[in-house]
Amino acid sequence: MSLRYLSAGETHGPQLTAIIEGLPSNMKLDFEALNFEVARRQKGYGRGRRMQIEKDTVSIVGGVRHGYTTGAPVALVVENNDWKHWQNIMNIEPIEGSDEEKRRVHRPRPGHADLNGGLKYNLKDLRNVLERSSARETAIRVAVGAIAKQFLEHFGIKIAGQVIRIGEIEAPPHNLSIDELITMTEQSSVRVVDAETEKKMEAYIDQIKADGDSIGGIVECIVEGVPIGLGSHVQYDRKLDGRIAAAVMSINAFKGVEIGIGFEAGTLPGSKVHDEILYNEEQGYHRGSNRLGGFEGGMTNGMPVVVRGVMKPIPTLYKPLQSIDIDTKEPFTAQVERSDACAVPAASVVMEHVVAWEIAKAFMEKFGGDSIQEIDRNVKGYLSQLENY
Ligand SMILES: Cc1cc2nc3c(=O)[nH]c(=O)nc-3n(C[C@H](O)[C@H](O)[C@H](O)COP(=O)(O)O)c2cc1C
Ligand SMILES: C=C(O[C@@H]1CC(C(=O)O)=C[C@@H](OP(=O)(O)O)[C@H]1O)C(=O)O
Repeated sequence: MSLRYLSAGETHGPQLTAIIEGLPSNMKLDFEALNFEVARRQKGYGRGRRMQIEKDTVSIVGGVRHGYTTGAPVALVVENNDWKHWQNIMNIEPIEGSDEEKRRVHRPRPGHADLNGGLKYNLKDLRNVLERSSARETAIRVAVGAIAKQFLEHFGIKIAGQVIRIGEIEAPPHNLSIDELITMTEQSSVRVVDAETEKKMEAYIDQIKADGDSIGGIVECIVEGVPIGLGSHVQYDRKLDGRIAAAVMSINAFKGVEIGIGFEAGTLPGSKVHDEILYNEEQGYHRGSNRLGGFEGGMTNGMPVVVRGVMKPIPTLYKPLQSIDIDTKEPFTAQVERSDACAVPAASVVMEHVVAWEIAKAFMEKFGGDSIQEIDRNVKGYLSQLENY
C-alpha cells in the first residue's frame, strides 16, 4: 500500500486536520515525540506574535488504539488557539463599516498568494486565499512528517536539519555527527551549531525587522541510514530525488532545491563531482565521497541523503511595497497583516518533515506490508540480498 495524506484547515479557523492512509499496523506511536516535533517548528528567532499565542499539540482522532496503529487511516488534529480571536471575522458575513469588513483583504501583498488566488478563484476578499495559503498549514505537515520520522527511526534512519544561511550571514562548515547535529541545533535560536553565528544572525534579523523588512535563507537536511535502492530509475515519477525536490519546493516561500553539491555540479569537471565506488567486507559497496547527496538514477546509493532548500524573504512587509487596490484598481501600498520577519529556522524543521515523508513513502513502496512485522521481514530479506550480491 502506498502512503498518502491530505490536509485541511485555515490559519485562523478552529483547527488543522490531516488523514494519513497506508501506515502499517502495530507501529508504536510516541505521542511525546510528536508533540516535541510540532513544538520545534514554533521556535526560531524572527517569528511574529502568533507563535506566542499558539502552543501546538497533536491529537490523534483515528487509526490508533492503545498507542499502536491499527492499519486504519490515522487522523490528526492541531488546534488553532488564535481561532477565538478570529471567530467573528471568519464566521460573520461582514456589514459595511463593521470591524469584520475592515479586515477584508483587498490590497494584495506582492510575493504572497493573494492576487493569483483572488483572480483564479474569483474571490473578492483575499482573506479566503490567505487563510489557506498561510504557512500555518506546515504545522499539520510537520505532525504528518513526525509520524513518518518515527516509522523511519524503527528502521534506523535518522534525520537532522540545520540553517546554512540567513541573508548575508553564512554558518561555517563543521564535521559533527548526525546525533551531535540534532542535539546542537536544538539548543540554537536559529538552528546553527556555533554561538557566534547565532549571535550574528539574531542581530541581523533584529536589524531587518527594525527596517520593516524581511529576510530569507538556506536550510539543509541530512538523512542517514537510508538503504540502497529507494526510488527507481525506471519511470520519471518514481525518481526519489525528483519527489524530494518537489516536496521541498512545496514548502511555503521555497524557491530552489539542491541535492548534494547541487548547482556547483555545473561548475566542476566530472572527476571532481562523481563519487568513486569502493568495496570492503564490512561496509559492502560504498563511496569515497558524497558530492551527489546520496542519489544516482533517482535511487538512493546508501550514502547520506543531503538536500538544501532556499527560502525567499517573507512577503508581508511592515514597510509595504507598491500594490493595487482590487476595489478601485488604484495604486496603493500592500496590506499589512501580522507577520514574521524571518522564518528560516522554522522552515528547516518543516523541511526535515517533508523529506521524512517522501522517504517513508518510498520505503513503503519498496518494502510495503500491512503490519510493521511484515515490513521488518521484507527489509531483512532485501538486506541479505544486498550482502550476498
Ligand atoms: C514557517 C513559515 C512561516 C511563514 N510566515 C509568513 C508570514 O508571517 N508572513 C508572510 O507573509 N509569509 C510567511 N511565510 C511565507 C508565505 O506562506 C508564502 O510566501 C506564501 O504562502 C506564498 O507562497 P510561495 O512563497 O511559496 O509562492 C512563511 C513561510 C514559512 C515556511
Ligand atoms: C501561523 C503560522 O505562521 C503564519 C504564516 C503566515 C503566512 O502568511 O504564511 C503568516 C502569519 O500568520 P498570522 O498573521 O496569523 O500571524 C504567520 O504567523 C505558523 O507557522 O504556525
